[in-house]
Amino acid sequence: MEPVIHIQGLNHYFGQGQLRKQILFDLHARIEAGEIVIMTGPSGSGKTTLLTLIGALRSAQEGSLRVLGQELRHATKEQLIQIRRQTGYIFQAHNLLHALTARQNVQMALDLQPHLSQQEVRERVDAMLCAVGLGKHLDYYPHELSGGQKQRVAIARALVGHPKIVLADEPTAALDKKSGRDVVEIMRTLAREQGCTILIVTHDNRILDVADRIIHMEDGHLSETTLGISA
Ligand SMILES: Nc1ncnc2c1ncn2[C@@H]1O[C@H](COP(=O)(O)OP(=O)(O)OP(=O)(O)O)[C@@H](O)[C@H]1O
Repeated sequence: MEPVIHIQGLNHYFGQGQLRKQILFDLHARIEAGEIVIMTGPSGSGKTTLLTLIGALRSAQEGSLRVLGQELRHATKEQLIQIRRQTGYIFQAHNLLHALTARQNVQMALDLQPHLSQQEVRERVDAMLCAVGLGKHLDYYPHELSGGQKQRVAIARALVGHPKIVLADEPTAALDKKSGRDVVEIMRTLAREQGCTILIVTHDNRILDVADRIIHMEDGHLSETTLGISA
């Protein structure tokens, strides 16, 4: 079976002409359906660049990057949008809209799914917010929520559309130990229930054990570490 994410000989460059600089070097990786993979590595090593390439948020330049069976190099705009529709993104800055309640922020993620009735949307949003422990905070605005609660809204928003892939960039960076732990446990539980594949970039050693596998980026080179602990 084809892996959900299949990277072969991927290179990436920033800048033009004399300023052109190679950031990613001959990357190879396979991530299978349902796997939870953590990517570690020093600041500036290229982790976010790779995450945004996989998420179809920037164009693959050289080599092969197949996501959900679609080659992203030379992919059309429509093909990239199809990949984005099947991907949930969770970033360090939770990017919630301040003028909207928790419920409305999560609901936005379903606006792209016209086949759902208003009633179904409401039920799915509320169930997802309950699943992340925010059943009593449905109508709270972001400024009324703690950092951990805001991050949980962001997780609910990323997962409510039942994405096939979740990409998370430092999801626990702004959180204390307990909230960080809670957030990754929720991601893991929901991912297991929905069967989705998760790739988390983190510097947070406290959450490494949620991973099935750990990969390491160093100066644009990717390696498998021996720290992999089965969850
Ligand atoms: N848009 C850009 N234009 C030029 N260079 C960039 C751009 N984005 C990132 N870079 C450079 O690419 C390299 C990799 O950056 P990237 O953000 O992928 O690293 P990272 O491993 O995610 O770092 P961090 O852990 O600090 O987030 C860095 O040297 C960075 O300065």
